[in-house]
Amino acid sequence: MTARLRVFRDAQDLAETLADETAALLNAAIAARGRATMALPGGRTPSPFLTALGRRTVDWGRVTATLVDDRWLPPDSPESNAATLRATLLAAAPAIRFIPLYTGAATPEEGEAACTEALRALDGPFDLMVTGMGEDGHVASLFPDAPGLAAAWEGPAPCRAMRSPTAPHPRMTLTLPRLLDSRRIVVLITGGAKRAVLEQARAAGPEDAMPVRALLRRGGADTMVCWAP
Ligand SMILES: O=C(O)[C@H](O)[C@@H](O)[C@H](O)[C@H](O)COP(=O)(O)O
Repeated sequence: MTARLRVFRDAQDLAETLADETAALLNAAIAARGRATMALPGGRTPSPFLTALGRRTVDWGRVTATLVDDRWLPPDSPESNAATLRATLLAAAPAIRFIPLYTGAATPEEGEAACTEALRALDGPFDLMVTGMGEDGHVASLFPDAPGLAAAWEGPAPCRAMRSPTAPHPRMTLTLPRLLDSRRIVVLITGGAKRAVLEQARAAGPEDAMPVRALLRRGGADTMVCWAP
């Protein structure tokens, strides 16, 4: 595992520290390149981090953000990851240019072309990519049991529709190459169960059986797992 593991006192310590570090990273990217880009996680774990980040001082009008994945639901659905982002970070920093993955098409398969086009606003490496992890080792919507996993394992498309028999809702996910094309990669997890999954993922085994392995093994030098009890 090239990725480093960082252990925090509790979920709030993780959220606040990661928010401080992310604000510094975004400000440095803006100073160096005039803009900053990031891909943010869905699920429940990231909300404290997203809320804390919204309290930091960043020239948000120079930041473009998207999600690493989203359920294929209208943005006002409470189970939409875009809805969570709008209720946390975007509520505090509305100047961020947000690129949603949901396009309004009836299915994610029908939305792939429009989503790919929308993601051109984020061409080039993300300055930051943060993902959660499921207890099956999935990241974004790269589910080990998804029939379409192989199609999302290779590019060049930046996004792919994804359906899993065990995950709620059809989804759109960033593909593995798009997730890996990031200056900093953070896997954000909490709790004992996910720590045990991480230890399993750090062991030998095929990447597609636990997709987090691909980030741990192929992420760049600035790849980390941030964990709190
Ligand atoms: O839309 C989702 O839920 C994401 O696809 C998923 O990858 C999530 O990040 C992990 O399953 C962790 O979810 P929790 O943070 O809610 O445990």
